[in-house]
Amino acid sequence: MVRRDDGEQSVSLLGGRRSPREYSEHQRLLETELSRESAGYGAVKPLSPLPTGGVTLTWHDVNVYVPDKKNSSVFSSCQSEAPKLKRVLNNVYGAVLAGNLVAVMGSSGSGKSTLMTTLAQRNPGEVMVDADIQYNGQPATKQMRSMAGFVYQDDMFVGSLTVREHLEFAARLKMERHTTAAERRARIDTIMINLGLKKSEHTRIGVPGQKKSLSGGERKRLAFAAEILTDPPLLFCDEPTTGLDSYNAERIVSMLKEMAYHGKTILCTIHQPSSGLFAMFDQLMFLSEGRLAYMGSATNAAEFFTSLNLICPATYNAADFYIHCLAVAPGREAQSRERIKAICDNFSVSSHAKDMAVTAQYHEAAALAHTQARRYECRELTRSAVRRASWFVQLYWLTWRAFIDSMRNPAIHWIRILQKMGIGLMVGLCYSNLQYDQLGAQNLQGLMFILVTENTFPAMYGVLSLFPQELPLFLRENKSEMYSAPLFYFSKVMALVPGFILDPVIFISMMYILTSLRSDLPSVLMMYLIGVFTCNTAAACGCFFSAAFQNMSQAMAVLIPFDYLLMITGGIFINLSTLPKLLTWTKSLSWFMYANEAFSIIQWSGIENIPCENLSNSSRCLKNGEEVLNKYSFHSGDLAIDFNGFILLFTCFHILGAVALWLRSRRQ
Ligand SMILES: Nc1ncnc2c1ncn2[C@@H]1O[C@H](COP(=O)(O)OP(=O)(O)OP(=O)(O)O)[C@@H](O)[C@H]1O
Repeated sequence: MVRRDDGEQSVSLLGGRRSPREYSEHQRLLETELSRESAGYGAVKPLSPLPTGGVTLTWHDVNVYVPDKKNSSVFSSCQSEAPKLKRVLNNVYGAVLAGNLVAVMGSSGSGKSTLMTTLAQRNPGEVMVDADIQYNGQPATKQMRSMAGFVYQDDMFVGSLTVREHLEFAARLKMERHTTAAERRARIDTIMINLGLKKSEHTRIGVPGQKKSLSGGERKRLAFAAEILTDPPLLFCDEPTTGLDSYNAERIVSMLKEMAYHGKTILCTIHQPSSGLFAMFDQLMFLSEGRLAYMGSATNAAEFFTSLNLICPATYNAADFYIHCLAVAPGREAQSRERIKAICDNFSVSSHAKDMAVTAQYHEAAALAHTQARRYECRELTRSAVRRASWFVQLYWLTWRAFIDSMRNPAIHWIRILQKMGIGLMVGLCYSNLQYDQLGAQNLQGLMFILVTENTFPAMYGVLSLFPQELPLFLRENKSEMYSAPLFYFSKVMALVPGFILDPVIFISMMYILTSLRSDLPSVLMMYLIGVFTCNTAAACGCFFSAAFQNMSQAMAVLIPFDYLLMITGGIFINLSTLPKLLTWTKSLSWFMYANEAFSIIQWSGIENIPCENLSNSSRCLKNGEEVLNKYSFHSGDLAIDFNGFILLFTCFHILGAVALWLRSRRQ
């Protein structure tokens, strides 16, 4: 039975969950319906031929709740009281058969997008769903999600890619793994030609409001193109024609129509379609105030609304008229809501609703009936969608995209290089009188600490915006099953590595040019190596914080106190041997300590006979490099421990970062 929001019970429309049945079930359904007809439920329309493929999508009792931010107190999350919820879909039901193109319509806020994301199982984590959704009579599973394409209302791209590159990336990650390069190219070319994108294939997508390249309409068509690359059996399009001129809108709907003709199941939200566009849809679905107001053919819509005394004037666009009937008019809210309730209630008990239910059951039963063949087909459908590129190919293409994006923003790199050189010049000039003597010991340790901080802070804070900035695109692509969270994480990390090799090399080279650091080849190489390890460990820490926190300010709030711990245990502000016993473990977390010790070992080990002149008190004289190291509680034999410390911290931060991103993708 289907519940109505007023608590009444209306006739059963789509039934409850069903288990696989034999082919005879289909016969039984027909007989049941004939007996229902003779019992006065209404005429059963002739049924279409048995479906031979594609997806029949049915849904009933779809209830969706979202957090009601307006009526929730700001303290509710701190208190034990549950956050208030708002119901945005109310017992919605419906069915779409394979080979049908359905227009989902209704006034703004009626729940169209929410229904689409619910049916495609792509709701954000904060949305609560209670629904029975079935693909070919089987409860929809997460695995089946990859069978569906979804064109979102708002498009998201990596703006530095060209149209062709974007489609190549999408094709490589979405299409079946054994598709050849020639097949992929052919498919991309065909789609670009059909959607009028061929002339802009080498144009960069751009970022609206910053670097504009493609027009709004071209972006819409590109988003659509990327979704139909795989020719999915089920396609959801959220306003694919909004912002397009009538010619391009018609072109898109014609393509959808052709796809439906070849057996695809397509749902498409649409605002104010022209009469021509409206006539291209096989079925219409109207939502109002989160309830189903009508679903069926355009002819039946006219019949249904007329039966309620809502007659579309001859000169009026029918779609506009129906939406007008289902909208809440400002100033006349109560009457509007009464009218909407009457329409929804009447539809739920109408013969149109029953027809829809019976036809859907018939198709579902038929789908389940061909047990062997069907099971194989369903398995094949799911498998073909899931057997996309291997993880190695995914990582390769994600890294390729991250590199392209980085290379096409050269200004950022030049600024970074110039900044490094500027700071290097300033620091180098200050330490240009560096000597390996009593005063030089203090100076050199100061310089070592600057080397540590200069290789730490820009790297650590520079990556903090990395994941919050890219999260929306990542979540969308991740929900489309294009790649997993850890692969995305590691691709971003790999694209950062060259920069974090170049930075320390520039800075340390400046120090070698301007100061008199030990310049034998092994020492020079080791200094570069320690700089690179320091920089990459710091970046790993920043990446972890970036992946674990919602935004930069939250990440900074935790990272700044952590910084203090690192600095204090770095070996310059406190002699490490005097750390309270309870806190000695903290220095193992400090790559400041590992870096400072390693740099100091390279500079001081093997230095003998430091002159004691210039000292008033000869008892404070440091006679050799070993004594300098001992003064700071460093040990010349600990170089291997320092490198192991770097490697351990680098690995742990990145593993934790990948896990944090994975957890966020699951939550959101
Ligand atoms: N995640 C969410 N959090 C809070 N409210 C939400 C969320 N998702 C949807 N809603 C609310 O649910 C209602 C339906 O939204 P939905 O986007 O489905 O409407 P729509 O019919 O697609 O509107 P439009 O045509 O303007 O895109 C709106 O009132 C919207 O504010």
